[in-house]
Amino acid sequence: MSFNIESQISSCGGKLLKLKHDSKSTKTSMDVNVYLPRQYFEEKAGKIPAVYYLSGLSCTPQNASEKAFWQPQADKYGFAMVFPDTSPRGENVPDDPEESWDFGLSAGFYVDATQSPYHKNYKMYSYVHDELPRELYQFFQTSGLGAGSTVDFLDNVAITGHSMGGFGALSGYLQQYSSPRKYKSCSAFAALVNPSQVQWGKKGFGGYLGSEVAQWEKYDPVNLVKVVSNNGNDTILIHQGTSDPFYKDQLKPHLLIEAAKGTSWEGKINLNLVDGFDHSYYFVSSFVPQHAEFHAKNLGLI
Ligand SMILES: N[C@@H](CCC(=O)N[C@@H](CS)C(=O)NCC(=O)O)C(=O)O
Repeated sequence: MSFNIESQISSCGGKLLKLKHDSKSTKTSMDVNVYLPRQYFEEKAGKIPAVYYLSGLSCTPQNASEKAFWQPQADKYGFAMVFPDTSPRGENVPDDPEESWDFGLSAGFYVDATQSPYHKNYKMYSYVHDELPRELYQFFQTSGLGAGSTVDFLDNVAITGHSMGGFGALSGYLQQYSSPRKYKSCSAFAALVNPSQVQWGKKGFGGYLGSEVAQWEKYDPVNLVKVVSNNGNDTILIHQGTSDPFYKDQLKPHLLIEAAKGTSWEGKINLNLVDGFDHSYYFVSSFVPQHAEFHAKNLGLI
């Protein structure tokens, strides 16, 4: 399976590639954007790490590519960015029967659905954490782009995300924390930390995973911090705007801090409440530089 390069856009010192490919996991054509930093086009830049950014409800790969301002940071430190889509799409892909924006299309919740009719296409966990990185790695081995550098899409990688994507990042990072460990670091913006307990998550998990609580818990970060041991000095970086309309009802980042108490994650989750910031990309882009520096350190770039 390979990628079609739909467009290559010069952005900052590198290039944003808009790619399309057929996914085995979702059985659909998937869009994904990849930013290759300036280092990729310089000779002998070696192996460039990658940061995966998972977007929130209602988003496509375009939102963050256009409004998060990751590109200057990727150029500063020398990492690639991957912006996957938020759900499968296409004529035969089932949507929310009510066509609301918090379930179905643009709202795949980064889980592998088990419930009909969603189980055929909504396999976003396998897609994002397994299929996509493998496919990108293979494609860029022989793409002929760049000046001899390679991107390490598989091993030297970090993950971040916004809102539903913040949940997806925390959940994937913690589920893949050991044997073998996948991500070197994780951060999140306005993350949905306890989907099992809030309306967005109950609707998403119920629709994709059914009513069995154990199926929800294996994805829920509040449960995962209790069962996954922090085996070193790893920290998780989170920013949350206090003027975010979803902060108190859906996101509730304090629940993650409380859940971590008495576990190996206590004191390791660096939650920053930032006054006056809302849920938008004005908020995300304001703190991308801090998240970029955090990941650059963990990826061995500084
Ligand atoms: N007003 C938003 C409500 C949903 C929302 O705020 N979505 C967040 C993620 S949870 C977002 O990033 N929206 C897209 C954007 O701001 O570009 C919309 O309908 O797009």
